[in-house]
Amino acid sequence: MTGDRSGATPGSDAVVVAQGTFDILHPGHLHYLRDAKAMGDRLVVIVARSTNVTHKESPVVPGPQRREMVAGLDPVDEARLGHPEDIFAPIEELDPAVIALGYDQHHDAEAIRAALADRGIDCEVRRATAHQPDYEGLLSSGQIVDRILDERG
Ligand SMILES: Cc1cc2nc3c(=O)[nH]c(=O)nc-3n(C[C@H](O)[C@H](O)[C@H](O)COP(=O)(O)O)c2cc1C
Ligand SMILES: Nc1ncnc2c1ncn2[C@@H]1O[C@H](COP(=O)(O)OP(=O)(O)OP(=O)(O)O)[C@@H](O)[C@H]1O
Repeated sequence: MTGDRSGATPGSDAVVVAQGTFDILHPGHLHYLRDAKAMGDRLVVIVARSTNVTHKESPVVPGPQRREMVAGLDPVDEARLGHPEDIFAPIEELDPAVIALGYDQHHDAEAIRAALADRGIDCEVRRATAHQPDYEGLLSSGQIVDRILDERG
């Protein structure tokens, strides 16, 4: 991992947590998860419960299926469905060294740091980079759905 972590046990694997909806997978997701994995040793992905995706259209693909696909990606050591109510419950259990936010995730890093401090969780909050391929891609689940509706609807 790149940063120091005061609470980490010497020699222990530094856990990184990534999170998101991952409705229809695309290379942007892969880039994010590779970026997150490079921030530590072991990558655990929390896949959002459909009921908690309130800031945009609800996912098309059921949560257990989204989780299974994310679990199969090469940087991912473990993928689990998130907690239905308390997004910090899995964080308390996993005790990660780093939470990697996606480049465009609506969550405010400072607010997350404050919530972690309230709960006494010692964890760095970092932001991953955007994927910028050298081709014109469809790097958003929402854009893929829109394209399907436009061209096949
Ligand atoms: C640190 C952190 C932990 C989260 N844990 C959960 C969780 O346990 N359950 C859940 O349904 N969503 C959880 N989420 C929220 C979802 O991942 C959130 O809806 C996510 O940002 C999905 O939106 P996106 O795909 O647009 O990024 C968490 C988010 C963060 C930042
Ligand atoms: N093009 C991309 N480059 C880097 N990271 C990405 C890209 N697209 C999505 N991600 C990251 O993947 C995670 C999961 O994102 P999410 O499932 O919301 O993808 P999305 O395709 O952007 O969805 P939507 O189009 O519905 O908003 C988030 O942390 C997000 O920042």
